[in-house]
Amino acid sequence: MSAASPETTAHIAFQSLPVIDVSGLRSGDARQRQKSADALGKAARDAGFLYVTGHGISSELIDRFRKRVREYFQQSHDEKMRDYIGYSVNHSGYVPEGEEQFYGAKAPDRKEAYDVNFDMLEPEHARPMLGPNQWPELDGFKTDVKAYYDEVFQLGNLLFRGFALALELPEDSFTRHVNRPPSQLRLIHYPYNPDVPTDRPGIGAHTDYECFTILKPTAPGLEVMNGAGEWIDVPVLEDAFVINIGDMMEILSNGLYVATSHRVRKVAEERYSFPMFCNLDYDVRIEPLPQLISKERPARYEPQVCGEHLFAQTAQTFQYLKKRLERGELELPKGSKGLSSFGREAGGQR
Ligand SMILES: O=C(O)CCC(=O)C(=O)O
Ligand SMILES: [Fe+2]
Repeated sequence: MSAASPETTAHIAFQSLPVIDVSGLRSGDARQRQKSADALGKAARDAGFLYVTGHGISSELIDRFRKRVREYFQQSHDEKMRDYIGYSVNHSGYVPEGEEQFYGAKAPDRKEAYDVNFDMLEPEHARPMLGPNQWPELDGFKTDVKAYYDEVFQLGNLLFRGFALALELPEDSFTRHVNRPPSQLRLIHYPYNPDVPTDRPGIGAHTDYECFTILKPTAPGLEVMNGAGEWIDVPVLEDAFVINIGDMMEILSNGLYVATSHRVRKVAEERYSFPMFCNLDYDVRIEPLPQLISKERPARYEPQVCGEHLFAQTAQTFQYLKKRLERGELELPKGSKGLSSFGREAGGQR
């Protein structure tokens, strides 16, 4: 994640997020798909943050998934640490409070997480953050969490096609690069303890690194910065997902879509939130798409290798990866950026 400065945003001074029904993106009629895509594209340009309805994911599947996640976090610290993220080969597993060190933050955020990555079982395609997932031995967890991952992954592909149409590109411009992407689902638990006097936020202000995020929160707390630099509440809409543009889509779109800064304020009740960070394949060069470069609008961003950038940023924020770097067991990709240097000021959560 990186922290966007308000002056970089081209967003309007929205007071609530647009709600977009994306069911038209599934239509067999190309005009219907284009109409839905145009609405999606307008919301992405105006706000960079929106709700989507008509997504086609059943509430039963979401409820089963939420129940498993709750069961998981109700375990003791020692039980959860059996699947510590530091034991995994693909950056999956339990992330205890304090594991992530955020760039410029005074104190760690109040949260614990379980990270689930793309479950990549073919050794010949292994990369630093791509490999088989670590799963806890908790009845039904793998089945129900994987089912949710797979459904949201497909929704991601639908939205990738929508964004392509909205940008007047061939419909598969993004999805042809979505084969084994380092797309991560985070199960985040923000505990609530009224007896702990703390002003620590849930998550400090940042933008997400990836192309876009599909988020399902269970309670209020999320705030988004509008084009006037004001923090706007994102209430929970039961049958919707929250979508936000990330850094890589900003680069690919040559700044037509801008990553929106957001944060989670100190929670007033126990809260869970499930961001799925949708990405392109590890080796893809992320740079402004040639169709979106012109004399009037020259390329505004330097190329990045998708997975390498993600890995380099993650390796500089997680304790266990920092130790592997120190011990020489891992190396940052050549030319990696520091946490503070990606386009905007400051960064680094997750
Ligand atoms: O908890 C939330 O609602 C947002 C989480 C988030 O912004 C993130 O993990 O990047
Ligand atoms: Fe985020």
